[in-house]
Amino acid sequence: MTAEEPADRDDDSDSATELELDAVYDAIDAVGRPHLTATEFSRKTDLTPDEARAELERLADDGDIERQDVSEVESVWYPTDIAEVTDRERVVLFPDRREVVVEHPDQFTRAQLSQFARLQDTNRSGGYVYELREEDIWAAPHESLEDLLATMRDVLGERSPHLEEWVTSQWERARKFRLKTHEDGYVVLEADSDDLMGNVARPKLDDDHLRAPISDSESWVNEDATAEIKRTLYEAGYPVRDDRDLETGDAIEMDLRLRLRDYQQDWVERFTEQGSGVFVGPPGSGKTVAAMGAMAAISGETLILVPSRELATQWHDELVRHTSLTDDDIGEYHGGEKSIRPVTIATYRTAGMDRHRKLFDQRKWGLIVFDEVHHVPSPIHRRSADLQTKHRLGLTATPTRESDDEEEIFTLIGPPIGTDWGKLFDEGYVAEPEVEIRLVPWGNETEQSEYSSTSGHDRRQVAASNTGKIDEIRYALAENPAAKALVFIEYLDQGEAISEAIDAPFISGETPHARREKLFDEFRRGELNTLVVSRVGDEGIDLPDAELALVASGLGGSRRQGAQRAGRTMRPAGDARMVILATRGTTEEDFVRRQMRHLASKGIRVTETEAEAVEPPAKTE
Ligand SMILES: Nc1ncnc2c1ncn2[C@@H]1O[C@H](COP(=O)(O)OP(=O)(O)OP(=O)(O)O)[C@@H](O)[C@H]1O
Repeated sequence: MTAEEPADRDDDSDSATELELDAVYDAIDAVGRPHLTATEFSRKTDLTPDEARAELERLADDGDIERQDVSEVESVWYPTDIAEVTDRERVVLFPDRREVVVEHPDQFTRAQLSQFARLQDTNRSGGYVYELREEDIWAAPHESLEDLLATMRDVLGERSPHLEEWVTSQWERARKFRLKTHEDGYVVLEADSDDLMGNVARPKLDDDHLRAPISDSESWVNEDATAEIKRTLYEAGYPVRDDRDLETGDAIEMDLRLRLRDYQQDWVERFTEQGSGVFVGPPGSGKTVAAMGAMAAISGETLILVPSRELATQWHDELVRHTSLTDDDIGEYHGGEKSIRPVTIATYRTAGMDRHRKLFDQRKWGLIVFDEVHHVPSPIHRRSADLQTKHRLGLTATPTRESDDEEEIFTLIGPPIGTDWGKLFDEGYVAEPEVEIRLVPWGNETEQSEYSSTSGHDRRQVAASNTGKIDEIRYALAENPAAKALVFIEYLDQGEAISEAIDAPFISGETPHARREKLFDEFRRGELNTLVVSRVGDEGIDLPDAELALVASGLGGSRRQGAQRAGRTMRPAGDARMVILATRGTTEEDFVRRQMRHLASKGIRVTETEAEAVEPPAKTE
C-alpha cells in the first residue's frame, strides 16, 4: 500500500505535464502562430500571468517546449516538435537601400526587427518592408553595439559588412553628447571630445542654453533649455542622451482593473525598459489604457497633458473607471478648474503659460503623459516639453512619417513604440473601417465655371464646397438611416448649408463650449443621430459610436488629418465606414486619392465609386 503512493504521484505528475503540454498546443492553435508568450498562454488558460510563466518554464526545463528570448523582458515559447516544421518566413536584406523585406514574418521576427528598423509599408505580395533609418539605430534599446549587431545578424540571417559599418557609425553618433546631473545638482552637457563641444555644440547654442564652460568638453546648462538643446543637437545629427538624475517624486498607489492585452503589455514593458517613448497605434487601439498600465508600472506622481478640456474630463472618468484611483487622487488643471493632485490632467495650453508652469515645475513628476502628442511641437505646446520628469510617454494615432514634427516628437519625448496596424485589425482589436472615395459631379454649372476661372486656394475651396455634395450626403444618410453619422467639413459656409439641408446641428470652433459638450453628449447617448462637425471635431473628442463618417471637405492639409478622420470610424464598436466626397474631375479627386493611398498601405480597404445620387451629366460633344 505504502509503496504505491509515490508511484501514483509520479503518474499524476506525468499526466499533469501532458495536460499542460496539451494546453500549450491548444493555446498555440488559438493564437494562430507557432509560438506564444506567457501572457498569451495565461489569457487562453485560467492561469495568472505569473503562473503561466512558471508553467512554461517548468515545461521548458523538462525539454517539452523551447524558449527564445525576444528581448530582456520578453520571451516566446514553442513546443519542441513544432520547431522544425514551421518556417515559411523569408527575410531578404537590401543593404544599399538599408531595407529588409520579410515574407510572412512571425511575431518574433517582427519584435526583433522593430528594435532597429521601422515598418515602412507592405508590398504587393503581402511582404513587410522595413527600413533602417538613422534614428532607428539611435533609439535601439540595446545595451551595447555588440548586442545590437547580434540581434541584427540573428534576424537577418546574413551579415552585411557595409550595413554593419553604417550601423556602427550611427550607434557611435548617438553617444557623442549627454546631459547629466553634476554632484552639486546642476545640469551639464558633456561632449565626447573637446572638438565636438568647441565646434558643434558651442557655436550652435547660445548663452540662453549654455550658461558657462566647465571644461573644454563640458558646459553648464540652463535647465529650462534642455529640450531646446536636445532639439538643436538632434537637428545637427547628434541625438543627446539624457542621463540626468530626475527625481521620481512621491509614489502613488495605483492598480489597473483591466487586464492589458498582449500588445499593450509589450508596449508597457518596452516603455519601462527605455524610460521614455511614444505609443503609436490607431484610434481605439487602447493607447489610453496602455498609458494607465504604464502609470501603474511607474507608480509615481503623474502629469497628463491633453489638448482640450473635454479630453481632460474623459481621462479623469477613464482613470476612475479602470484604475484604483479615486476622484480625490485626481486633479484637473485648465480653463475650467485648477487643482493639482498626485495625478493631474492639464491642457497643454494652460500648463505652458508662464504664470501656471511654475506650479508644475515645483512638483516632482515621476511621469508625464503627452496625449495626442503631435500637438507638442506647435510653439505653445512645445514649452511643456521642458517640464522636468523622470519618464515621458507620448500617445499618438498619427503614423505618418514625413511630417516635419515627427522627428521632433521622438526627440523631445522618446522613440516610437507600436504594433503594426494590420496586425491589430487582423486580431480584431480594432475594427477595420471601409473607406470609400465617392466622386461627385458639380451641383451647378456656375460653380463649375467658377472653378475653371480661379486658381490656388480659391480653386480648392470651390471644389471642396461643391453643392452637389449636399445631395450626396442626403443620399448617403438615407442609405444608412440607423447609423450614427458625422459629417466633416472644412468651410463654415458649407457647414451651415449642409446643417440646414439635413437638419442636423453644426459644431464649429465658434460653438460655445457648453453647447458643444451638450451636443456631443446627446450624440453619445444616441439622442442625436447626425452631427456636422468642423475641424474642431477632429481631435481630442471621443465619439465612440460613429458608424458613418462623411467627409464633405477638409481632408486637406496633412495625411495626419486623413488618418485621424479615418480613425474616428475605427472604433472597436463594429461596422464602420468612411465616405469621402470629392468633386469629380478636379484636383480634389487626385488629392483624396493620394491621401488614401497611405491608409491603404496600412491595410485599410479603400474603394472608389461614382456618386449615386445624381446621374453624371451627359457629355456634350
Ligand atoms: N486591455 C483592455 N481590456 C479591455 N478593454 C480595453 C483594453 N484596452 C482598451 N480597451 C477599451 O478599448 C477602447 C479604446 O481604448 P483607448 O481609449 O485606450 O484607445 P486609444 O487608442 O487611446 O483611443 P484614442 O486614440 O481615440 O484616444 C476603450 O473602450 C477601452 O476601454
